[in-house]
Amino acid sequence: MKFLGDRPPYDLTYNDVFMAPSRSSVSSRLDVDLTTPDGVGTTIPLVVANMTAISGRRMAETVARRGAIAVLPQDIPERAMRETVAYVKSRHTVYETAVTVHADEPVSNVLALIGKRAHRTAVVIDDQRAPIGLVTERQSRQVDRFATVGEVMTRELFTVKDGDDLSSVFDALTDHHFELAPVVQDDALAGVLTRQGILRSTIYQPALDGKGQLRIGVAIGINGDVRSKAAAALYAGADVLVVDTAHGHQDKMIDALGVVRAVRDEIEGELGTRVPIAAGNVVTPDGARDLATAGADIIKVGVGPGAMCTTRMMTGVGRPQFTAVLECASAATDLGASVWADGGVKYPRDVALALAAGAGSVMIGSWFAGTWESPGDLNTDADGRLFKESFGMASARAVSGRTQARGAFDRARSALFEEGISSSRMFLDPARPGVEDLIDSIIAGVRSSFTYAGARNIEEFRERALVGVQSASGYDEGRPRETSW
Ligand SMILES: NC(=O)C1=CN([C@@H]2O[C@H](COP(=O)(O)OP(=O)(O)OC[C@H]3O[C@@H](n4cnc5c(N)ncnc54)[C@H](OP(=O)(O)O)[C@@H]3O)[C@@H](O)[C@H]2O)C=CC1
Ligand SMILES: Nc1nc2c(ncn2[C@@H]2O[C@H](COP(=O)(O)O)[C@@H](O)[C@H]2O)c(=O)[nH]1
Ligand SMILES: [K+]
Repeated sequence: MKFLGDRPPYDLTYNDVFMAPSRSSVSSRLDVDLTTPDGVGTTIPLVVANMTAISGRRMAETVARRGAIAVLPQDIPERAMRETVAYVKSRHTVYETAVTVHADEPVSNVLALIGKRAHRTAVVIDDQRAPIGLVTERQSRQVDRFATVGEVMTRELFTVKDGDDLSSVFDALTDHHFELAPVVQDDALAGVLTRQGILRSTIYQPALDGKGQLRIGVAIGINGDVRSKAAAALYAGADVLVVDTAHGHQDKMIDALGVVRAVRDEIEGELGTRVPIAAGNVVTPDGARDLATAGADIIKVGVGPGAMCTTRMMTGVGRPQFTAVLECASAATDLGASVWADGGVKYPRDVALALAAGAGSVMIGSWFAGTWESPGDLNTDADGRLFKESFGMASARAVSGRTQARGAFDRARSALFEEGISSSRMFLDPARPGVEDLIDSIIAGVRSSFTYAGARNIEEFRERALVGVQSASGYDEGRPRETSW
């Protein structure tokens, strides 16, 4: 990356910078390869943050199908972690998981489940899991909520067989004006195909492990029995281990990394794969170097930019994210490590700028909280807008959950040190209510950004990007105006 003009003597964040176009020989945005160079096996440079309100099994399978990876938070019990990893690994890599109900269930069950996935239609199955009908949210709302699914469902079904050609399925769905087709394998439901899903599977490559299963990451903290937590995650099938704490540049982190690296290396042969270790968070080259030297393959960068994060207001500590990524990436690269830019991403441009600064991938939390796939319950505000509740991992709410095993006094004392918001409303964007809609928009923006820079891949982009510094009005000029001024 080069600065257009002199690099200013102060630190910069995403809003402070812009990219100028360069002469390009990349003639199509589809010629851009967004495979990450960080060794995690993702085909687009996006990681879902290890936050309880954001990263669960539906989020993980959905993003992995499109080439990204989600990291499970360190707060969940070990058994839940194992079950979630196994569930994600059991999912089909092309067909989406259906919302299923039985004909004798009340429609209130449909209404409770339908908001959990993007396709807004439940498949009605019989006791052998064969699809016998479809039921939509609208059909369920038109009747008393104790009416049964069988009373309202559509019995006219267009099903496809496992292995059918996807473009023919797309054409058939279009001809019949159907949005969704159940896929049947050995007479049982194997998943669903939607027109949008089919299109997406021609644009994205799923993030697959050595066994051809969807990838998922697992976070472990630096407290407690780090060795056994790391071993449990590795044996469960985690594809990346994330050693994560607020202040990553501390002795306890360096010690934890030594332990995690040792256990990873010990069981590498048994697992038949070397699982990369990500560690953070830091914002200085010294921090990045210390973690890389202690065994991190990926350095997680960002103190204070997160939307749920109050660290900078509480402590004055942190660093504007663009400069933090730029400097840490340079230090990490010298030691053969990569960087994940973590936090503060609100627009596709921020992802592009993080990659220009040298990130191998970009971690997103709060932006993805307001989607069908985040784990929270769907709520409606007084104006009828859909939202989910989100909270920070250092909020009193998260700390109280994480420290349940401790005594009441200890828990209350820990909660005094909160550095995050305990409750926020993340609204679903009516135009992009699913995480895949957000991924589409991010990836479209980033691909376009690459062609403006004349870059075919992430390495070329970070070399060629031409970055300038702008004023607040320069940034404001770039915003679209939805009403006249
Ligand atoms: N990127 C960011 O800006 C931040 C991210 N987070 C996220 O919140 C989650 C929880 O992290 P965390 O609060 O570290 O909790 P952890 O449960 O990981 O505990 C952190 C450990 O570090 C010690 N510690 C020492 N100094 C600090 C400090 N300044 N801030 C916090 N802990 C410190 C704590 O001891 P003691 O409690 O006795 O001090 C404790 O033993 C993580 O997912 C983390 O990524 C949290 C804050 C900032
Ligand atoms: N200081 C805090 N940082 C937090 C907290 N919870 C999460 N985080 C960090 O934010 C990013 C995600 O950023 P976002 O802008 O995309 O939401 C996450 O990965 C953590 O590093 C918190 O309670 N306090
Ligand atoms: K913040």
